[in-house]
Amino acid sequence: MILKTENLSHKYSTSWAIRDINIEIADSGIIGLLGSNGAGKSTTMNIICGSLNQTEGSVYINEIDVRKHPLEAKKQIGFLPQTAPLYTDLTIDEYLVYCAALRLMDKTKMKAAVDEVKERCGIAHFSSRLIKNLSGGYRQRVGIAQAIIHKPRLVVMDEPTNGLDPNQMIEVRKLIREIAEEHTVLFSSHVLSEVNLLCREVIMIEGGRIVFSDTMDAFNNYAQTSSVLMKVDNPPAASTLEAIKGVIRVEFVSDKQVRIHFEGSEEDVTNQLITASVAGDWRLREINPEKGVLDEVFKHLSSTAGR
Ligand SMILES: Nc1ncnc2c1ncn2[C@@H]1O[C@H](COP(=O)(O)OP(=O)(O)OP(=O)(O)O)[C@@H](O)[C@H]1O
Repeated sequence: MILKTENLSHKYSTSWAIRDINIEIADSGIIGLLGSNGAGKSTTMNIICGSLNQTEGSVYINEIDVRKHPLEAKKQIGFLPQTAPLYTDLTIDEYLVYCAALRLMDKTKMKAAVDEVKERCGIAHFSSRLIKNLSGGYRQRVGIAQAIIHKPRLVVMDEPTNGLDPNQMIEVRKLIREIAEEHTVLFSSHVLSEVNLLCREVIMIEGGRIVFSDTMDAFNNYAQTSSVLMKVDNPPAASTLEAIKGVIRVEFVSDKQVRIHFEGSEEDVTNQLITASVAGDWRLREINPEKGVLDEVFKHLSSTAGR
């Protein structure tokens, strides 16, 4: 397990920014942390990377507790925070040597590590340029370079494409894909289409809580359909429910609770379910449309997609 968080919660002064965040990342690839502004992405990432001490819960990087053994854990983490920690009066070379030293890298290995990372991030031709004279896209590349200089297993990037122009975004996304060939990447975004483009798995956070965590395919399926949650004392077979017009998928939440995903009008489906319940003696207790937080968030994210 590369990353595991257990009931991670954080309170700034009096209010909780995140509650009970449980994340497990077992293997490589790009995992997206998706959520609107203020959802709790930065707080979660800062805690995972040991930049912020959580109020409650634990973070393990490769089984190492970040709070208890920060030095050991941080060797396996590279972090690009929302604002890249750049020293703009240094040249790229000076800055990366400084970062390598911060990472307690062996002096004899520093030059090779700096050269390698410059090559990977496409910044070698600007080695002696001052960081303040670089464009936003190139600054972000330098930020990514410092995050991978010590070859961590997990690279965490907080909104890495935010504020870049469309061409720079494309370039930085390409770089993230390349980096994911060798490192596991956890990156955050408030743009659904970007997560869709880059990630195999998505963790969606809203109001400080995880509201969805699965593959991107599952997310797309879920987001496209509506659902009702039905409580019945004498549930019918799934096939009976699937035969109802508009019903796409049936999910037994417990032996007496069933979630029904449908297309089309909610009223039509609900009416058909009520009629069928009476005819089939399902003993219907409740039927509730699930205009849940996910639907709302999805609408919000869809409307900001591509921004
Ligand atoms: N230093 C702080 N002091 C008090 N409240 C904070 C602080 N940092 C964040 N918050 C609050 O915690 C909540 C989560 O913020 P966080 O920055 O983690 O969200 P985010 O998803 O990264 O959003 P954004 O994309 O806007 O940065 C928000 O309500 C925010 O206002």
